[in-house]
Amino acid sequence: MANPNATPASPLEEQPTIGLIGMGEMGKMYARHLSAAGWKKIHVCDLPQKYEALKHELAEMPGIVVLRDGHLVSRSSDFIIYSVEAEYIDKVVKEYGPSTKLGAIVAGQTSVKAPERAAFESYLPEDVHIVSCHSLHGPTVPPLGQPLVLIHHRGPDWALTLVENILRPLRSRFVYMSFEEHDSVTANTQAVTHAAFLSMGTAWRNCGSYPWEQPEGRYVGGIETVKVNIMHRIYANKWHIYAGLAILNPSAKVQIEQYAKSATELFKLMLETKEAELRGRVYRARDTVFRDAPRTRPILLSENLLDRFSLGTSRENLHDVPQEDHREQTARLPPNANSHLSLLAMVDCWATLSINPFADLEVAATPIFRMWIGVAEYLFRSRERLDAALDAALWDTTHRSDDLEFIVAARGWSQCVSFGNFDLYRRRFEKTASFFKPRFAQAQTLASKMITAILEEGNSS
Ligand SMILES: NC(=O)C1=CN([C@@H]2O[C@H](COP(=O)(O)OP(=O)(O)OC[C@H]3O[C@@H](n4cnc5c(N)ncnc54)[C@H](OP(=O)(O)O)[C@@H]3O)[C@@H](O)[C@H]2O)C=CC1
Ligand SMILES: O=C(O)C(=O)Cc1ccc(O)cc1
Repeated sequence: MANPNATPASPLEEQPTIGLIGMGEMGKMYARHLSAAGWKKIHVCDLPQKYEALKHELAEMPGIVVLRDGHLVSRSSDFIIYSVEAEYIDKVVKEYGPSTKLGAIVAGQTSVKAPERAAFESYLPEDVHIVSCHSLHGPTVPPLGQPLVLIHHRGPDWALTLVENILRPLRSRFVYMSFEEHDSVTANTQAVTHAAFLSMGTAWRNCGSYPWEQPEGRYVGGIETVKVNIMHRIYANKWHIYAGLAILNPSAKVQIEQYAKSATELFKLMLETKEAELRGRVYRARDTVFRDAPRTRPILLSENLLDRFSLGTSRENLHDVPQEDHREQTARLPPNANSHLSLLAMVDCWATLSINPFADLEVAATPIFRMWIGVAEYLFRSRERLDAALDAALWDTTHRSDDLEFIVAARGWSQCVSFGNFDLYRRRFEKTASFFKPRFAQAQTLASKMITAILEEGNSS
């Protein structure tokens, strides 16, 4: 464990007082880890109406002092982290920022930094330093080894050193970048990835059934397991996290729009059975994204590993009766064939926008993004698997209605983000989430185990 008193070069002679404004999932996660690390003065608050309940809830946590509001936390703390909804960061910093202690350091945990930066620059006094942060994982993932972005925006070097020392007990991997770099990377890694999973969920909901539970059975093992489990994990979370990082990040709209466009264009080629055009486009995208990618050990080692985490039972896929003129092509389809349109579109989108997902993976990947590249890699690095997906896309009508729903969903999410409408986003999100709610508990457990297994296998390489 790091020595919490090791704060060299900082002007503080005793332990710094750490302030946490916003005691939701992330605020509490930080409180738990910083308290366990031995920090003795942690001042926290949520909204004033939650004061009594929070005091009761955290009574046993060593070092924690619950205060009534952000003014009291700001006035008394040397390092303050705002962990509130991105949508409210302006309002909250406007209210409490002017109370910040002279010479203190301020950070935000928000997943999108453009509004956070604007709020800090507008409302924090000049004599306050800004060293922001962002843990690139959810509150249930252990922070050990996960990327933790640090943004040294304003203030002396000792301010960054102090923040590093305070946060070192999380044992995350510090990644240094500017506010702008942060938003560009997270648009690539998070926003468009979430758009893909949100679209899958909406599509399945609009099909009106859980695909892995239908009596006639679709295959839901292998990489389909990742899609289903991660989709559940996202919809079991709070909508505002995804809405904020998509709607408020200026780079995110472009990626999400291109994703929907890629999916639509590929789907049209499928419908028109324009085989040469579809194959050419997908192979070109594969070459652009994967040709120069590092040939390290693949993220997903085997589909068999994934089958252990499946919500459904693997079954032989039932193809539609082949259409007369496509009898020959459908005959060569393997069992469990799937067009994997969501993945074809992802790689097409990366290629079109010249995004190198492996560069982002190196710097600042979230567990979900790592998994998403893992499935894309699994499909695209095998000619056999990619051709099977393309054959299914062109000749197998079994999945076509699902693919149609997927297109409608992807365009809907893209439009919602481009309109910047939080309320519409919430309604879309909650409508889909309510459909999957009965399966959340089981799926969450499976998803956590799956993520742990995949990350551990990756680390053991
Ligand atoms: N959850 C995740 O996976 C991650 C989230 N983040 C980011 O961290 C931030 C917090 O997320 P998370 O903890 O999950 O969200 P939560 O909704 O769980 O927590 C936010 C908390 O801040 C409270 N709050 C709102 N306004 C104030 C205020 N004026 N004073 C004090 N507290 C206030 C909220 O109250 P109320 O609910 O009543 O509004 C809520 O309790 C977000 O910006 C998110 O994008 C970053 C990394 C991962
Ligand atoms: O891994 C993901 O993309 C998640 O969904 C969890 C998450 C959500 C918000 C963040 O700012 C960081 C991580």
